[in-house]
Amino acid sequence: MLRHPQVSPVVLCFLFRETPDGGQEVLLGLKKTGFGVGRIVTLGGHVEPGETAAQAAVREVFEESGVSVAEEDLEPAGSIEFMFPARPDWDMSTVVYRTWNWSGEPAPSTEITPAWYSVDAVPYAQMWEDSAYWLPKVIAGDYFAAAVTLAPDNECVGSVVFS
Ligand SMILES: Nc1[nH]c(=O)nc2c1ncn2[C@H]1C[C@H](O)[C@@H](COP(=O)(O)OP(=O)(O)OP(=O)(O)O)O1
Repeated sequence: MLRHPQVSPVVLCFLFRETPDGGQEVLLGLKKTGFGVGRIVTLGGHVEPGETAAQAAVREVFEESGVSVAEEDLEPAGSIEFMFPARPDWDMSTVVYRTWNWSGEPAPSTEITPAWYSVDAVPYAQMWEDSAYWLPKVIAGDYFAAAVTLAPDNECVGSVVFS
């Protein structure tokens, strides 16, 4: 009998800050290794066995940027199912968090070079194409559930459905 492969649980965590002129910035980063290499991505990664999604977010943010976030400061922002019909083993089930409360100074890690971007100038052209569909909701403070199906090239958007 065919068995469905396990969908990987992952987390994405968006850190925000206010600039002196009252603007808002979001922390993203250039991915230097592994999945999504060469793209500007969100801090985050796989939930390890025995971890909660929130624990994984705290750990991934620290490992990738050196920034500390307390679990209680993580605001649930929603969920995204990333589906790669041409590579079902890449499918990921994502919990999304945002926070304005964190401490430390973002610093490069082996995996990511973090950088702040104005929420009015998110570098969508250098990100996963689907980001342009759902990231505005994270910035707007919405709670959302998205199902993202990638095109056969595993890069372009096939469809994005919000429920
Ligand atoms: N279509 C997509 N759009 C997007 O914006 N992010 C995506 C995406 N598909 C996957 N991701 C994100 C979710 C997750 O944070 C990340 C993959 O996890 P990782 O960065 O942890 O993978 P790696 O293989 O580099 O590292 P490890 O898990 O640490 O071994 O890619």
